Amino acid sequence: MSGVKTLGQFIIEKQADFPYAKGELSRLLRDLAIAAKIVNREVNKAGLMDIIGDTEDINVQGETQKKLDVYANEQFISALKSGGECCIVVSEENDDYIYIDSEISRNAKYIVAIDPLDGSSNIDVNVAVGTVFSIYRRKSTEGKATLRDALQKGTEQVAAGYIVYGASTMLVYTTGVGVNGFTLDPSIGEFCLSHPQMKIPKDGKIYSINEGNYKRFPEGVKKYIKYCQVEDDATNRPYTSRYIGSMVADLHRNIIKGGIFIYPTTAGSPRGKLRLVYECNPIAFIIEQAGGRATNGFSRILDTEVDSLHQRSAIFVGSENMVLLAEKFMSEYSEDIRADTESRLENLGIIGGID
Ligand SMILES: O=P(O)(O)OC[C@H]1O[C@](O)(COP(=O)(O)O)[C@@H](O)[C@@H]1O
Ligand SMILES: [Mg+2]
Ligand SMILES: [Mg+2]
Repeated sequence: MSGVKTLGQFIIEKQADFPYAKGELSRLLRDLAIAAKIVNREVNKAGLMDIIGDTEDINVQGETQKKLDVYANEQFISALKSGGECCIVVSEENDDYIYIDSEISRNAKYIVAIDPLDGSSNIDVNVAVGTVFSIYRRKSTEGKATLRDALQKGTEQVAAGYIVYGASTMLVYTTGVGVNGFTLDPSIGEFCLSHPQMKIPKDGKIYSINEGNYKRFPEGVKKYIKYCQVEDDATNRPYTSRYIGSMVADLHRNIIKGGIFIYPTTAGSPRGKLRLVYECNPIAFIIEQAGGRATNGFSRILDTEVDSLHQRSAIFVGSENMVLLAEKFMSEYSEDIRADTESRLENLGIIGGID
């Protein structure tokens, strides 16, 4: 096992890159890793535990909460509360933000936004699921941290990461200086550096989208899918379609192999399905740090104004050249869609908020 570098060792080592660091972010990342190990333990034996299936509760997204959604949410929130480095938690599973009003936390510097269990529809069928997290520094300097502190643009993130609970469990994160991946070694209970300086290939031949929604996709997306399916050796087509249905797992594959993941707007969801604050922004930060691209089909995800905790966004993310081409199709074919979407939102009196 010589030469193994654990996540803890790596974080401390990298802390030296930030001369003014006092270790708060390092400890916060440690707390997230601890919760990930606890969730991993339950995911691994889910079939044997009363952790499969639905609860009776519906979350703010209108989705039935899975037992593992709730369990993972509790584990991450309690690890953040006891760690003391975070004053606000925004979670997919909680309607409102959680202000941690404890002695050790109320003056903490950081805000954490989290999707505690990503890929919920795959929990009961033993397919890879994940966790996504995003970390911001609070902006307000006096009194209690506020909603404003939680509604920062993706460009303000100081760190972001995901955990994929798959054949092996990996934690992948960035603090804005590249992306590194760690594999959990259950025999020592440590995340160990296995994928240093991850880089997504500029090009790939995997496209990842739920084609079951084809009829409801914007014209630009339909055209791009057709482009991917054309027989043409010179351009390495047809591409391969891969869709796990857990965003984290689909993205992890694409970071390693190259590819594009698209969850666009659809006729029924004019703002898309995935959530900006704890899904799209952290993933966009990681992908950009790995040399890829992340947009909503028109503009950079990280520049998107954030005006509500559970705001949704379309996402086109992955290998730079593939996303650029998809955007080209979107701009060529989507003027009418955009005009239609915006006028329908105006009619519904919904500009900016969640739909
Ligand atoms: O079933 P669909 O509509 O293709 O949606 C799948 C997408 O929804 C998600 O499951 C949404 O995330 P949650 O499971 O965290 O709600 C993504 O992981 C996945 O990419
Ligand atoms: Mg999710
Ligand atoms: Mg989730």
